[in-house]
Amino acid sequence: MTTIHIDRVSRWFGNVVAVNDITMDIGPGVTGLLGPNGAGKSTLIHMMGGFLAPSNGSVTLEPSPGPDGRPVTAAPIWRNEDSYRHIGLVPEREGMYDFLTGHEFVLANAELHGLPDPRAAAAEALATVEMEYAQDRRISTYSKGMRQRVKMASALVHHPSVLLLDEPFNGMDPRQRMHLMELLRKMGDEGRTVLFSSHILEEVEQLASHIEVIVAGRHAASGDFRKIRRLMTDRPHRYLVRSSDDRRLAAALIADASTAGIEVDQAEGALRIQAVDFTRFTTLLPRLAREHGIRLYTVSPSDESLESVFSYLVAA
Ligand SMILES: Nc1ncnc2c1ncn2[C@@H]1O[C@H](COP(=O)(O)OP(=O)(O)OP(=O)(O)O)[C@@H](O)[C@H]1O
Repeated sequence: MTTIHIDRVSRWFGNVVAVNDITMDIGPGVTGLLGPNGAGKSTLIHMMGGFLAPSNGSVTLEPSPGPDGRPVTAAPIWRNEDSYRHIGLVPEREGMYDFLTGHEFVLANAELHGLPDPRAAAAEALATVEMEYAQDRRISTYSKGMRQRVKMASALVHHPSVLLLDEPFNGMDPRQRMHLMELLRKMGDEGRTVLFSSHILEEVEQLASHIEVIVAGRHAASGDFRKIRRLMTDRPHRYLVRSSDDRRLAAALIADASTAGIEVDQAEGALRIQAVDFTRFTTLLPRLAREHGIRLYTVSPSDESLESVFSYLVAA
């Protein structure tokens, strides 16, 4: 059982602050690192994997207590050869040694780790990701999903207790996605520390027992998917509504506490409504329209972009 401690970590590249003062612990089980594009997920994962040094703060790895039960002190990951034995990293980038076969690629990593029987380890890892059938083909002939699985085999070859995956489901077909989900779930159940990044809430919900949200380099929220969902649905929602009598509808809506503000948009010929109680508002609107004999022509959310949902979480 291994835990990664991220303590007040920042990383900047010139003027760009990619990760800004983040503190979190990643323990055993499956954790989802959720955030929009450019949030700093890759940068954080590279620091956890020992590929990148933090500009500030520390990233340390705390392995489980030894057989004698004595706690082991957490050690920094950066430039600590010992920590690499515990970590497997599946990067997002596609650049691989395309002229190698899948088998050669995984074997090379087994040899780099100095494993006693690299061939057996490579064969086992390739079997885990169901890639034996194509292991002797060059990587240049692989599909995106196959490349992903070979990267995964290479990261698993030394049986790490921590597995870090950067956007692992990108480019996978539904079957490959299901297979990878099963595999990661199994590893989490075995007590390994599995962290994967994604910008898709549904993907994270399906798999992660714990979610960490980062936005614009900052830690925005953490909890199980129910908590993250609640935070997202409880935020103020904006709607664009067109009806047969906008002004009368506006007057009826504003009398209810679930409506925080209404603007009559003359140019659009519509109402712009800000609702604070999402559940109540969505039942109130059709009821009021019915009671007042008003017909609803359009009801559409106007701020459902992922960016706006995430920005709300940061501001909260
Ligand atoms: N090597 C680098 N040099 C300069 N800027 C960088 C570098 N790496 C990352 N950045 C910047 O840091 C910010 C965070 O990038 P990062 O790739 O970590 O985000 P991300 O959440 O993984 O996004 P994506 O899903 O799009 O990869 C971005 O503004 C990015 O342009």
